[in-house]
Amino acid sequence: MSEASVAVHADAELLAQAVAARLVVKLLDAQAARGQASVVLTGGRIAAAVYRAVAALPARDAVDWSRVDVWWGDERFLPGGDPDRNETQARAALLDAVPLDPARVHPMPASDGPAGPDPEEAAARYAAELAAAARPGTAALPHFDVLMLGVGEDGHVASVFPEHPVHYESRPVSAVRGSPKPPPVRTTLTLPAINTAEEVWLVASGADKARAVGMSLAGAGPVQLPAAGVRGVGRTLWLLDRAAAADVPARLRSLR
Ligand SMILES: O=C(O)[C@H](O)[C@@H](O)[C@H](O)[C@H](O)COP(=O)(O)O
Repeated sequence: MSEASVAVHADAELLAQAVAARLVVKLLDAQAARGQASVVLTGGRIAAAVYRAVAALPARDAVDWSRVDVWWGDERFLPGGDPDRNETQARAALLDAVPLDPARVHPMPASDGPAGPDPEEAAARYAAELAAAARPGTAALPHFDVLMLGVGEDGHVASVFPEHPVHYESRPVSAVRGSPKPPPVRTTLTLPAINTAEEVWLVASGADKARAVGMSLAGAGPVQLPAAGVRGVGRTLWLLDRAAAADVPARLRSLR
């Protein structure tokens, strides 16, 4: 597992632009190496700003979007097309603007979808979809080149919240009930599943994230602060604006 590294940008706008540029390069590099690329998306305001910035980058056309697999790290368990679904937000900000292969776009099930209104069934279906994309004879998950996460003020990532029973779920995808952030019912990759990604990028902006970011990087426990339990296989990268980086331990502030 990788040590965390930190990159700090002046403000939220520059952060979004820089993450967008990194993402385009990451997808290009993965396609050069493997012939395809896979990305795991997240929800939230800074993620939406990153997606809009990718859509606005001329270099996005260098990516062969028909060979990009798109997965989600978590989803709000709401009807298809609901504006609060992470899927709806990602489609509006980026996915509708690039020539993806619809068969390679893998949203988590909606509450009115074929999995029905049961989030446990939705989680099981998503786990099966992931397993179907895994390389034969390997783990239950496909290769993820890059997995992006927002970070909550309470240190949650995806829909893994502090002290929530989801921490004790051994399957890769879990239903979440009683989320402290609305809506209360969600589906999420668990931390062990998140940590199979080659690179994990934690993206956070704003002073209200400083405490959670600082404590995560200072070695807090993952049950209390889920972001502290995130480690990419090859790289764990915290991408922050200055306000979110205010409490980052000095020894980690090498990249700016
Ligand atoms: O489903 C969700 O609610 C999001 O996936 C959530 O985990 C988000 O990423 C963080 O709360 C950060 O969101 P902001 O960037 O809006 O602060």
